Amino acid sequence: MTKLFSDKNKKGLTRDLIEALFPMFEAASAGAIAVDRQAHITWINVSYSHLLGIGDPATVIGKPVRQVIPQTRMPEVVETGKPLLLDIMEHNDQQLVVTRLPFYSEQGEIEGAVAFVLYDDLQPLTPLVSKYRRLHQDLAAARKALARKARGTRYSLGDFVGASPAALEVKRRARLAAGREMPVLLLGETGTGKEVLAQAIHSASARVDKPFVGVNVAAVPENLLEAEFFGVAPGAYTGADRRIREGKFQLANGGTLFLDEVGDMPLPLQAKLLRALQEGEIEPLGSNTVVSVDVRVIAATSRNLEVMIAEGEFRSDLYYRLNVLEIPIPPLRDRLADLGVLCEALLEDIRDGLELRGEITDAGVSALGGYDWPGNIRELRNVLERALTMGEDGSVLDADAIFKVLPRSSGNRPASSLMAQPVQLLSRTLAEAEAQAIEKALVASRGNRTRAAKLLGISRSVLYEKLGRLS
Ligand SMILES: Nc1ncnc2c1ncn2[C@@H]1O[C@H](COP(=O)(O)OP(=O)(O)OP(=O)(O)O)[C@@H](O)[C@H]1O
Repeated sequence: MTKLFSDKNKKGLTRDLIEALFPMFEAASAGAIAVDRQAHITWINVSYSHLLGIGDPATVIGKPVRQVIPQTRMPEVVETGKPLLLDIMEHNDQQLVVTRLPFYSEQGEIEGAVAFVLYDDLQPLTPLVSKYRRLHQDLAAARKALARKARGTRYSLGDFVGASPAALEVKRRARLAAGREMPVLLLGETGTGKEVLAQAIHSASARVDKPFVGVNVAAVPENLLEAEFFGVAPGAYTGADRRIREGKFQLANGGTLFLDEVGDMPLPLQAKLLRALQEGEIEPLGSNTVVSVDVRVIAATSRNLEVMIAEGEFRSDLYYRLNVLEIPIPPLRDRLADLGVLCEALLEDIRDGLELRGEITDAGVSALGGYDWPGNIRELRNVLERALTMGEDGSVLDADAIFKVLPRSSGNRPASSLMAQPVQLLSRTLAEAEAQAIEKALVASRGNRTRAAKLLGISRSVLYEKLGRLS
């Protein structure tokens, strides 16, 4: 075959040859069509016309083939001169297996192409077709994931799950924010989806092809924050480091900078951030020159900035600069109506990594509604994950399975005694104990992570590292 279609043998596929083979192909196929060099239809048989839902074949003669069969690749065949021997083409919800061949003049010039529908009933090919569909879906998903990874985001607005009026209002504001360039301030307790939303706004904005750079202010040691934000000029410290180290502002240039836990920013840095936002210029550490940056800022905090302003811990001018569009994200306890859809979405995600059915009964969802969720959706995910891995058959979560893993602080039925729980790896038990201790500290501090870290006797950055592993 390859030789027949090689450049040297172009003449082998002349109009004469095609014409000689044509009656046989036409009789064996479910439809046939021919186009000229410009991919305009020159001939179509009655069976193909029927298949396409065309009453009179004469009405399509002379029309560009794409106008009649939008998914066809015949223009590509006349353009490249290469046959497409086997292809599955979608047309009006039908899948047709087609073959397309170019044909040449005696002088070796492309004259046009013919196509035959080999099968219009894919029943006998079901295994092949479902494999093709799966591969097609996998490819589309992989492409989407790659595109998101390239721009630094994983989430779009569809990933912010919720249909309650409160969740819909959040999405409405997020869409508004995506359409404008203004700074946005996301307010919400830990685990309510501030990062999900920040990424979603970026993904839906005009900056989508530019970087999304996130920095968690609370997780960076105070003495490194300035360098982290504004970068370091060559040799700024000891002279040993001769390279420029770019800060988050430079990395986010043209795109979006997400300032998570902006309420944890020390006052001197607040002044520098304000200047950067006002002037659109930054000064890398140890440099005397300013660099222009074009960055859209989305800030987030779980703290009450107005109280912080009153106590002199946050600059009011920076607050007004950041808070042009405010999006309060309600805690999960205030939108329990979303528990069902959230469980479905989270279980689907968890299931991906495990060989489990991973479903929850209505009674299971009701059991979740009795808890006050200080760790919000992050905690909900952890509870579902724990319930699934601890469940007897590991697949369907009913009320009992939920009660077994809900933390005691909620005033629910107490979790079953340790003795009733199966023996598991020590590392897993320790990790669960750690997760519970963190949750408890977050409950006690009502989500204030600086206080939670103090209660746990660890630094804020260590707490963030652990929370990152939990999410
Ligand atoms: N509305 C939502 N729909 C689906 N998943 C969500 C939603 N909100 C949060 N999540 C999930 O919960 C986890 C925590 O979300 P995220 O990190 O965005 O919260 P956060 O408010 O930024 O938390 P923190 O303040 O602790 O950084 C993630 O796994 C995220 O996928």
